Amino acid sequence: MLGRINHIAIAVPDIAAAAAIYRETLDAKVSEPQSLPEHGVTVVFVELPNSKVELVEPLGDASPLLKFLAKHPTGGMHHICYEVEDILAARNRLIAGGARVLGDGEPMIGAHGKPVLFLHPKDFFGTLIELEQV
Ligand SMILES: CC[C@@H](C(=O)O)C(=O)SCCNC(=O)CCNC(=O)[C@H](O)C(C)(C)COP(=O)(O)OP(=O)(O)OC[C@H]1O[C@@H](n2cnc3c(N)ncnc32)[C@H](O)[C@@H]1OP(=O)(O)O
Ligand SMILES: [Co+2]
Repeated sequence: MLGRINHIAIAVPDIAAAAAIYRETLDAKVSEPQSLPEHGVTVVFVELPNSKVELVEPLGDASPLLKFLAKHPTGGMHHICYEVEDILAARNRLIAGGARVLGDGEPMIGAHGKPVLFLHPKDFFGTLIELEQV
């Protein structure tokens, strides 16, 4: 089922400050901010030779990141995104296996314009998993 790691996401309270640290202190190539109101976040991507880091900041007062940042005010590892070839087949197999698919179970379009789904952290050792169809 699982392909490459598409990205590792870090929730941050201030995406401009986080992007500046990655650019200046880590000499990294960082994309421009992308606001995704339907996800309640603003993101930038740190380009790496073998994957990406997604720096993600809350957008709006219903953002799913607000409670996370209330618990981790300076930020923290938020989710890991695995690539899958067929997100609906993956979803159906996961549900059949008893895993909780978050939201209404239908894929949303993510930051890369591809369908994404999220799996409950409690079913995967305290790790929020995102699946992205590539
Ligand atoms: C840019 C678009 C897209 C992309 O293309 O890359 C994105 O990445 S969007 C990223 C933001 N979107 C999401 O995170 C959507 C999925 N998340 C959710 O549905 C919720 O955040 C959640 C995971 C269901 C948590 O909901 P919440 O309301 O925060 O409930 P709790 O605070 O009660 O959490 C329940 C339980 O889970 C623990 N938790 C919460 N978030 C995480 C996390 N990121 N990693 C690990 N564990 C997490 C939380 O601590 C609670 O545990 P207990 O306290 O032990 O009960
Ligand atoms: Co993500």
